[in-house]
Amino acid sequence: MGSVGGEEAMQDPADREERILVSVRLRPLNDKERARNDVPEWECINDTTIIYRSNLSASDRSLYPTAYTFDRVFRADASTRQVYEEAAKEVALSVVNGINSSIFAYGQTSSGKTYTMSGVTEYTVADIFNYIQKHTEREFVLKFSAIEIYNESVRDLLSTDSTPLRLLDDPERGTVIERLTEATMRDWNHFKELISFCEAQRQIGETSLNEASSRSHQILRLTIESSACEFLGNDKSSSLAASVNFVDLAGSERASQTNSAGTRLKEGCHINRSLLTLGTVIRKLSKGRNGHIPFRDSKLTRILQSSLGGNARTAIICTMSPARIHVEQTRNTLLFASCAKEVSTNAQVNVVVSDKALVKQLQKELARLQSELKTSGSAHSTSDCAALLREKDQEIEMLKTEVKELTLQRDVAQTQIKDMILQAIGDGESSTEFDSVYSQYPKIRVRNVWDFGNQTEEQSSLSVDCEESLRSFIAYSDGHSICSDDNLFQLPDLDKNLRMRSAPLVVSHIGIRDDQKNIEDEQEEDADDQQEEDSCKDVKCIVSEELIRNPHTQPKVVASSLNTYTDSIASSPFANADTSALDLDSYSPGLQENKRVNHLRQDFVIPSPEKSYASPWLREIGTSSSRSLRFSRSRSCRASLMRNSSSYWFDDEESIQSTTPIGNEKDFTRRPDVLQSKAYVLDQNTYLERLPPWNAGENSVETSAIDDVQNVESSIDKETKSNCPEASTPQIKEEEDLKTMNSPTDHEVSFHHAS
Ligand SMILES: Nc1ncnc2c1ncn2[C@@H]1O[C@H](COP(=O)(O)OP(=O)(O)OP(=O)(O)O)[C@@H](O)[C@H]1O
Repeated sequence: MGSVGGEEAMQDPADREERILVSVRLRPLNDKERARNDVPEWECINDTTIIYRSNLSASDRSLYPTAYTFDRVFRADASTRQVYEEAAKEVALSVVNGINSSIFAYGQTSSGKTYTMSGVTEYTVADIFNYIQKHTEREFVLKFSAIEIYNESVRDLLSTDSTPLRLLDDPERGTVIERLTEATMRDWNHFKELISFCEAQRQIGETSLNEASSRSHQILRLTIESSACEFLGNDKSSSLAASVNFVDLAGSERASQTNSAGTRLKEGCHINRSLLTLGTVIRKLSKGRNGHIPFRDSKLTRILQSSLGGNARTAIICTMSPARIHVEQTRNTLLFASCAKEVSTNAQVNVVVSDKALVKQLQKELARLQSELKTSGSAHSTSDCAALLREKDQEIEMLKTEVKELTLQRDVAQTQIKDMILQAIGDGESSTEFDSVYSQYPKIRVRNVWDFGNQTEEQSSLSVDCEESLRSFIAYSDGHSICSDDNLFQLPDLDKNLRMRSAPLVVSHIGIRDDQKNIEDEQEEDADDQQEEDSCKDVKCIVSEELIRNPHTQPKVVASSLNTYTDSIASSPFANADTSALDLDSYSPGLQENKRVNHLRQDFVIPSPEKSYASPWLREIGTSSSRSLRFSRSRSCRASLMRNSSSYWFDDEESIQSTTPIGNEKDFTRRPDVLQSKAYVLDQNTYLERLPPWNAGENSVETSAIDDVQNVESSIDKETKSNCPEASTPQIKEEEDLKTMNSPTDHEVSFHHAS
């Protein structure tokens, strides 16, 4: 949009807060003043500062400043055109851009307010017409109205009716004047006619200072509505509407100065009331919009409310006389101007929307809001999914943390178990403990027989590694049918060997137990002798069966049997007097594992309520028994065990009674009492009596076992002497034995021999 007569002045952005543009126009001395030889006391030293030239007395100097600065000051020789251009045009022509504006003329009587405002109004209107002529793309409507506030009454200057007009409060437009004439200005001549008509209607009286003093406040209002021609008549049409007010205030002089009396005095009182309120409003507005602003205290301030700190751009031109005689009034004017320049307004572009356009716009807004609602709804569901995902992720993280904690606990438990195993290995190498272990051997065997039904329950209390170890142990010693059967068919082998070599000692040891009879009874209930006999008879079948049933376990069993064979030899206190000297690391991995498992088994499998009875041999008995169990797979193994045990293991019966418990058993899951009772009530002798003879139908067990042992010993001795003649120490011999027994050929021979 262009501007009129300087279009750049109309490009000011709206919707911003700005100060009231305050200017001061100094008029020249008039004839009366010059006649009194009055001299100008005020001088504009530059475009913005005006000073009081006369020397002030000491008292006045403290009361009044000598210099005043404003947006613009005009010397007496400044033309009204210049004043308009520099002090009003920019603000006044904002109206063509839809921005309200107001131009005020404030000053004492005869200071040139009407003189200045008349010129500014004409220049403005002239520029507006010029602007309209340049902008044919828009259609403009100019409406003119004029009011007078005289003695606090509002009068329509375009009407001959002097009836005061009422002021109404409109929520959108603010204060409106009821039944105010609004003339549509056709052209410049029409404007001049209207202006002339208004001047004729205005209250003018003669005062001592002004022969044609304006005794009222005059407000000329020019409203401009503009619409783009291309949108006229269609739904998109909208218009800009704004008003520019040309306010010619009544004189702010004191009544005493005008020597008023009667009607003039009464006018002066009302004028001063309005100007006093205007001054108060300006002063309050200059300090901010906090608190109450008394706009409604006068008709003038009420009508000009939007122009005084509202939606309007405002310019105030303060007119002043340079005469010394008016110094006091001039100072009041400058004081008012100083306050006014601190007042800010916030002008906005006023867009008028047609009814059709308004409906269309409202429908569009409704559709937009509905779309936002839908988007918001979908976004909400998306956010719900995201929240659910976050919740699930948190649950996953918690589970991961829990798994880590459980894994850590498992590792700790495993470490503890390993430590116990290692401790047990280190502590369990004395001959006394071996004797103790041997004396408890039947318990392991018996437990392995009937405890399978409770195996799951027992395992469930163990950690994963414990379970794994236990499974290994079960596979070795009491792995369900195979290992239990091994026990069953192996025990006679061992027991017979014991009976042959040292049966009296063992029998004597077991036989002193008070609960022997109960053991026998429970054995009758729990063990199926016939089944055991069958198992003993079907050693080969069972082993073969297990190979099929448990292909994963069986190779382990076989290998472990071989390893354990050597281990048993090495663990023999007589094969190596100090078995503890055998470092676990010297064992093969299979041996280490086997040793751990054996110790683990003895801790887990043989908890006994009798400390002196169970504990001492807990650590070693597993090893012994497991060795025995595994050896039962081949005659050569069995023979080897028989050789060791028969020769040395049970010589020291006294140590069985004196060996102290190790106490590790308390750290493990306690077996059910019923199982414990079943465990230690079993009696070796009783059991032995029920077991079928080894290799029934062939040679006696003793003969067979002795033969086996002799064969194996002979084979081992030959191998050792031939391959390692320098191997003279027991430990070296044990290693050689291990090599020999791990040899596939030996194993094969042994197995065939057993079968
Ligand atoms: N700047 C000026 N240059 C020349 N003459 C001026 C100037 N200002 C005012 N006058 C003359 O001073 C006289 C008084 O001016 P004007 O009527 O405008 O005063 P006013 O402030 O409106 O007084 P009132 O308040 O009584 O109406 C007029 O005759 C006017 O021509």
